Amino acid sequence: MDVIEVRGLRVRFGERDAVRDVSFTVARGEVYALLGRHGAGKTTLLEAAAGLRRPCGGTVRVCGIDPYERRGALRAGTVWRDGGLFPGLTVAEVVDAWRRWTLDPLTAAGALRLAGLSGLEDVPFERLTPGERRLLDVALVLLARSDVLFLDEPTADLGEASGERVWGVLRALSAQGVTVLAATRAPDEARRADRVGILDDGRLVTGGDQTHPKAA
Ligand SMILES: Nc1ncnc2c1ncn2[C@@H]1O[C@H](COP(=O)(O)OP(=O)(O)OP(=O)(O)O)[C@@H](O)[C@H]1O
Repeated sequence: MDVIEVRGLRVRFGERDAVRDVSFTVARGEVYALLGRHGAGKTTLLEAAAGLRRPCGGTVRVCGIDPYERRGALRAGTVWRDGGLFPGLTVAEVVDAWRRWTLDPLTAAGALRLAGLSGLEDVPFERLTPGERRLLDVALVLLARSDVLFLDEPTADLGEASGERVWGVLRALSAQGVTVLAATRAPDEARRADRVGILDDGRLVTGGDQTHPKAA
């Protein structure tokens, strides 16, 4: 089953189309990477797919729902390159605070386990590595039982070991049925995905509508 369906998507800023006639689908549990250079339109496309930006043409469906019109009906979460900053709080305090305003949250231990952060509950946010901070953002998204993740450059600014760790978590989540759409500028990072769509000047030049392995 396709969880993310993007058809003929266009997003415009003023006179300029940042995303032009983009179509692709992502199956349940699949990891799809949007690869493109600076300014290719990756973030804009992610924002539209996550329902944070209204398209000027085409359609987006996530689990059959228009994410812009009915964002609250979806269990989908976004992780941005500039993630949360939680100075003065431990990992457990950040997660507990987040749980308080999340409807029907996972347990703190469950979200931390899924994000690969078990055992770090008492560590102050300032002492986390950059990779652990990224994973804490993932844990906060997972608290809401999200099974669709949108990530913008998940390993940007991370060292190789931290990048490995983040992708280990993403692959483990995918194996449990979580669908992942990740934007990246790095071909090496894109290769970790099940499928890659190459975005150039707003157009998907490869990786658009086609049969994908998990749907076959
Ligand atoms: N809010 C905005 N207003 C006007 N133009 C914008 C806005 N956001 C993005 N753009 C333009 O849209 C195009 C695509 O930008 P976008 O940020 O989506 O690219 P990107 O592939 O994510 O780039 P990067 O790798 O640098 O993050 C660029 O030309 C950018 O300047």
